[in-house]
Amino acid sequence: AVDGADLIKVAQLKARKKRLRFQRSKIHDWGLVALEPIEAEDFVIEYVGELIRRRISDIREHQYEKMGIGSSYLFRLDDDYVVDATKRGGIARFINHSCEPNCYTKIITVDGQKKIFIYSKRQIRAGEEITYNYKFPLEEQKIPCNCGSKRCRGSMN
Ligand SMILES: Nc1ncnc2c1ncn2[C@@H]1O[C@H](CN(CC[C@H](N)C(=O)O)CC2CN(Cc3cccs3)C2)[C@@H](O)[C@H]1O
Repeated sequence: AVDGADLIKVAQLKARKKRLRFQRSKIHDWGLVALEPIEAEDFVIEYVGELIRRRISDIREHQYEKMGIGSSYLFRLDDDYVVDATKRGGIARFINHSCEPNCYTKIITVDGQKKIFIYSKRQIRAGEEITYNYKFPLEEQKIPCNCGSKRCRGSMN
């Protein structure tokens, strides 16, 4: 359970919002870039969107594909829930995948509500693109990865 102290901590985390901007990315279309240096293990941003059940998200994923939105802004929380940032979401939805990311995601339950927080793994320089590992499940149909890192796996799934 989360007590008052944790809530204050979350509030403090939020208060220290990082200056970030979405702009054209070398990895894919739009990405999220740090406008200021970020220390290691620092809170960067929350992946905000609509909390929906897995079944609804599967239906929406097909709809988005049909509408040509391409891959969707769906972030899988666990087996039952997904956060959909397509219609109502924060700029974290622009974060691209990297095989050697500078951030990682943590799922934290606050007030019984699961939230997706993104933390830095290492010091991030101003101007660097924010990335995390999408941890897509392995699939037959490969999506080529364009992260450009030395140990890139070549595909995202
Ligand atoms: N390392 C990588 N290598 C290659 N492709 C990547 C990488 N990392 C993210 N990707 C693409 O990005 C999507 C994840 N996207 C992150 C932001 C994206 N860059 C954007 O501009 O919206 C969100 C989805 C929602 N879709 C809307 C679209 C916009 C333009 C074409 S489809 C993109 C993924 O599903 C991929 O297709």
